[in-house]
Amino acid sequence: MTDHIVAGAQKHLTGIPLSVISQGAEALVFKTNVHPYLTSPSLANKEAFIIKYRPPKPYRHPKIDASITKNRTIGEVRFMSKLQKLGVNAPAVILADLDNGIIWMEYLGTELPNGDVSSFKNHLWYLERNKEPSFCTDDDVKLLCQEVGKLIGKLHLNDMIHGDLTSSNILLQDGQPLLIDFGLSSYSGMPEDKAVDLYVLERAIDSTHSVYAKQYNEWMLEGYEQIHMDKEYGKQGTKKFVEVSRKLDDVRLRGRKRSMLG
Ligand SMILES: Nc1ncnc2c1ncn2[C@@H]1O[C@H](COP(=O)(O)OP(=O)(O)OP(=O)(O)O)[C@@H](O)[C@H]1O
Repeated sequence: MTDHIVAGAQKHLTGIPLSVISQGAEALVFKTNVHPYLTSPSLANKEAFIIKYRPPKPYRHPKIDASITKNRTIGEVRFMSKLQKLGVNAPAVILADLDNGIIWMEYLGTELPNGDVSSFKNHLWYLERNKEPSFCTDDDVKLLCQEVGKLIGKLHLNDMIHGDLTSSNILLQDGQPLLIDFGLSSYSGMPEDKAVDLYVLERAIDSTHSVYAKQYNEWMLEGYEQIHMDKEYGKQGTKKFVEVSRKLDDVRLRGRKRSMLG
């Protein structure tokens, strides 16, 4: 199945070496060492690049499928370009082939000492499994969680919703968090949508880092609050934070009721 999809991608990317790094429901993600038009790009990583490819879905009508693929690719590229403009940490888009569902982007993140990708999840797992418990709750982790909260806060202060916030969709580069995977992103000023975004991450942290989840989540919310209180955002920032945190309480309550009902 994957071979057939890789061949489909390779048809549009003749001569470009592709190695699959992930296959999701929506897209295949490749790593390549080729930039589409520059020999020495001014990017943090000049040797590796990501190509995200949305293959045709054989179960959809071809015309509808082509239109969905194009619209989703445009949506993701626009979202990423806006983040770039706003200075919210995320990979830069290098090139997009909208009709063929291809986004060529900057490769970010590094390798952890155990060889895993430096996602927020892997980083915390690495500490949890290889270090003394005190490492997992020290000031470095606190600051990192707060930075993650600030990053999400910056996104929300610009009325941008990630839509799939997990600790795997946050990568670490030079100690700083950055966001990836904008396939489900949207724009909304509604506190409810922002609260749901936060709740999804909170639940992801609960399920992947159960021992320290409460602490990580508290620190992330602290960072989220701190950025809203920044004088750059004035009274609006404070107001927005209060609205989102009220909604987050409602969303948590709904979530608890739902899980009690099964
Ligand atoms: N710009 C990037 N730099 C480095 N690694 C990346 C980048 N983009 C994606 N990846 C890697 O590829 C994986 C999948 O990427 P992404 O989440 O965007 O694809 P997806 O198909 O939407 O995945 P899923 O369906 O699992 O959510 C990421 O978890 C990450 O490891």
